[in-house]
Amino acid sequence: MKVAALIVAAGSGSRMGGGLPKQFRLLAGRPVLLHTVEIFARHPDVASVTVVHAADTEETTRDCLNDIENVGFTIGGKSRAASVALGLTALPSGTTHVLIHDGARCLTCRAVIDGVIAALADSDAAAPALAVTDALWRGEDAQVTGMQSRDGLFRAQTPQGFALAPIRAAHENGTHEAADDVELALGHGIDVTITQGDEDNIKLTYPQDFARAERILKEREQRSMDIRLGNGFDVHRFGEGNHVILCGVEIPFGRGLQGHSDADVGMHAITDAIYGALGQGDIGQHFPPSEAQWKGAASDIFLKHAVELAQDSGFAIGNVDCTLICEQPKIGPRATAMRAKLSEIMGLDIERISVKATTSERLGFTGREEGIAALATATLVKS
Ligand SMILES: Nc1ccn([C@@H]2O[C@H](COP(=O)(O)OP(=O)(O)OP(=O)(O)O)[C@@H](O)[C@H]2O)c(=O)n1
Ligand SMILES: C[C@](O)(CO)[C@H](O)COP(=O)(O)O
Repeated sequence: MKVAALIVAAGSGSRMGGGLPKQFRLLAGRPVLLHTVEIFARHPDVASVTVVHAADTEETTRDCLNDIENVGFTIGGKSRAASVALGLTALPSGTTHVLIHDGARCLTCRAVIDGVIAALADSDAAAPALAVTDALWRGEDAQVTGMQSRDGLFRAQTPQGFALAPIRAAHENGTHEAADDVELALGHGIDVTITQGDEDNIKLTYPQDFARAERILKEREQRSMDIRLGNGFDVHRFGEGNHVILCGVEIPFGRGLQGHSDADVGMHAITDAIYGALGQGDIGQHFPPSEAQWKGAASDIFLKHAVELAQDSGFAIGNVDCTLICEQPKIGPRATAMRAKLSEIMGLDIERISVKATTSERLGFTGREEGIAALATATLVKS
């Protein structure tokens, strides 16, 4: 499937009023059309973006999309349907499917687009909508004149997705007065699957819609600023042995660290920092020492589990920082190898991983070389 996005932005915004067409006005400091196009340009399954503009707004359209690479441009027509029909003839060759979207719907989201693309695997047409939930009246002269059943009624949104050949044929044979592309598809005998719409996927139509859109963007920004911080601390005592394992790296040493698992004190502290940031307890809770199966276990099992839990909860790991506290062995020469090992286990860029060490100036149990302590910090960012 090679999916193209076709963004129609050739309207004059007569209901919005006030001069500059709505798609070029600023929303949160950036042109509406830029918000819209960015969503599709960043979508990994969208191979190309083509924007349909009015004959006299080509320069304005190109200017406001200056920062986005590989956008195609073409001239639209007198109605929305005419603009779509012209746009459909300007898509890159090889396109098999098209998502037709209003330039004025600048708040659509990944989930809505994903829903349409997924439905296109089994259907020639799919479009998002929301069921009507309010009671519906008929009215005249500010008087209610009757009721209208809301059963089976939906509010149509975009992007509306189609296999390219059938929707092209529908446009070639259809009317330029159609409200949307679903209407044309139905008229051409194409079955259309309804996918999940989104309340925030509004079309800027009237002046008050701008204030609503600003509120939605602000809420999204606040949600995306969800950053969590966690810490972890662990200690293991020295016992018999000929090596220690620290942050996944085996270091030959005159003694070993004792523990139920492989006693990797650094990796345990990092794992607990991630659990802590998630508010999900600690290693002991997820891998009880009372369970024989974890005896001698390599600690990367614990770390991988914490990383997966973070991902499943919608968080990406921002960075981790681990400090090992010991007189010996010397950590400095092995810190890069430890970071590389952690990077491999966590699937995290090495630049986001820090391992460092300190002595405790020969004070306390670490100073007396009775064991090694580690503390760690992790940040998680809502993704
Ligand atoms: N000849 C047209 C008319 C509309 N559109 C686009 O179709 C989308 C949905 O249309 P609508 O909200 O009706 O936009 P306008 O036609 O600009 O608004 P109005 O009807 O208030 O004039 C908009 O992104 C608009 O730019 C288009 O590409 N070509
Ligand atoms: C395509 C559309 O956005 C679906 O809801 C809508 O029909 C276009 O809006 P218009 O105001 O009718 O041009």
